[in-house]
Amino acid sequence: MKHFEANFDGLVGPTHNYAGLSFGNVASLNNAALVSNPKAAAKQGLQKAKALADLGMTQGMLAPQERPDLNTLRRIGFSGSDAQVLQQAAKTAPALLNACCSASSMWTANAATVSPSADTRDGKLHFTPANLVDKLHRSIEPITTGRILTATFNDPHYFHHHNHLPEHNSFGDEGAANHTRLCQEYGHAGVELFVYGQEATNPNAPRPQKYPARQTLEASMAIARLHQLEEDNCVFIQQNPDVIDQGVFHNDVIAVGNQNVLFYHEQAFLNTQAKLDEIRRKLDTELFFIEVPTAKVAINDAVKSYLFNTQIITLPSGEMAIIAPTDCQENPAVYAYLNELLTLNTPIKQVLYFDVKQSMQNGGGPACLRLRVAMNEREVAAVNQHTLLNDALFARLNTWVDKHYRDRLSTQDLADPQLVIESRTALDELTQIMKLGSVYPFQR
Ligand SMILES: NCCC[C@H](NC(=O)CCC(=O)O)C(=O)O
Repeated sequence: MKHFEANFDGLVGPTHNYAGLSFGNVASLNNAALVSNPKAAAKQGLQKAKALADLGMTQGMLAPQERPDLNTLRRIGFSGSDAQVLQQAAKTAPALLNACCSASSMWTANAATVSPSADTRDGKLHFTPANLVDKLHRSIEPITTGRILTATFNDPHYFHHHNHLPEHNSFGDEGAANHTRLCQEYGHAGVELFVYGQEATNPNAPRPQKYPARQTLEASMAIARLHQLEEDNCVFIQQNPDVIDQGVFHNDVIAVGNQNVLFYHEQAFLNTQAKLDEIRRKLDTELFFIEVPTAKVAINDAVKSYLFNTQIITLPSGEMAIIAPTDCQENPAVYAYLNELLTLNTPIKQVLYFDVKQSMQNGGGPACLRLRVAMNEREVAAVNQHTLLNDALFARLNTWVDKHYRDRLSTQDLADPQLVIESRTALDELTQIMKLGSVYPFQR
């Protein structure tokens, strides 16, 4: 049977904006209050996804969330009509209104952790939505994320959906952004790497001093248990707390893996050599550990360019390609490194650059925009086919974006009651295009 790694990209929602909501994420803070372009953001994401589909990759799309999140605003005491709720929140608690308006579900690397059926004891594909408790604006995502994932991977014979972990800092979970899988072939059992920022229940363990560590070891271990993984197929690695303090808020800002390749920065992890040895012991295949030294790429350049927030994909030819943001071309040290990488004897043979600047300005690169789901052909056939990107869906979604999205949005605009109507009209139509059923609070 054939096996693939599919990418499910988050469709950017109609409220994409720059509110500076993510302490510890340098781009989000630096670009706070910039005027965004939701239409361009959605189209940049669609272009990138379509390019992968055109390369022969299996590519899906995940629907965005309902924002402004009026349910949450009402839950915290704002009342009256929708317009009154927005008006009161804008006047008395603008930061809370901003948190309820983010299009942050577009970064589907944080939607969930996924374990392919080749790794799990029951032979099903497992999904656990991330609770994202570290950030208020993201902590309101997991319930709807679970509904969207269930509507997308909608056959219980193949797909096992879990609830998100308990909503407490001890279980801070940011999904696949802190999870990589190494394997020989996608359909063979692999080693799942869980990278965590801190041990919540051990006060003596190392942790960052300045910025939050969003993922805990306790959360990663809970996911491994839920997903029925064997101990021999898991490696738990601590992220270097010093790089978290330099803006590396997720592991996918400093490392990325694909099949037998792990591409990472010299300073990415703690106890690097011991952990690489553990991977070698647990995965009996030729492995390429591509370590980028600080002397060639400083942490600051990695964070600015998102060199590691790239996708490494295996093309149908068997060669690997890197999908990078154009920001990597604009950074001389990073561009030089990527050109050099192609001359090294690794499976990576080409680099393709994409403009995803609307997302980058909020700290989300190509890898943040996608959730990886390794599947066999039967599982691909069991996916809701209306979520898989082909020429027809691409054309339809572009027309849909043109019809419903604004090309300018400031944080002041978030209190505009018209934005609620626009967003709901768009999403209602989208659930019909993608045959998702009633996944949004306003539809239930
Ligand atoms: N994987 C990339 C995630 C980026 C995301 N940024 C944000 O939510 C920024 C939103 C804002 O500032 O408006 C985050 O930090 O979780």
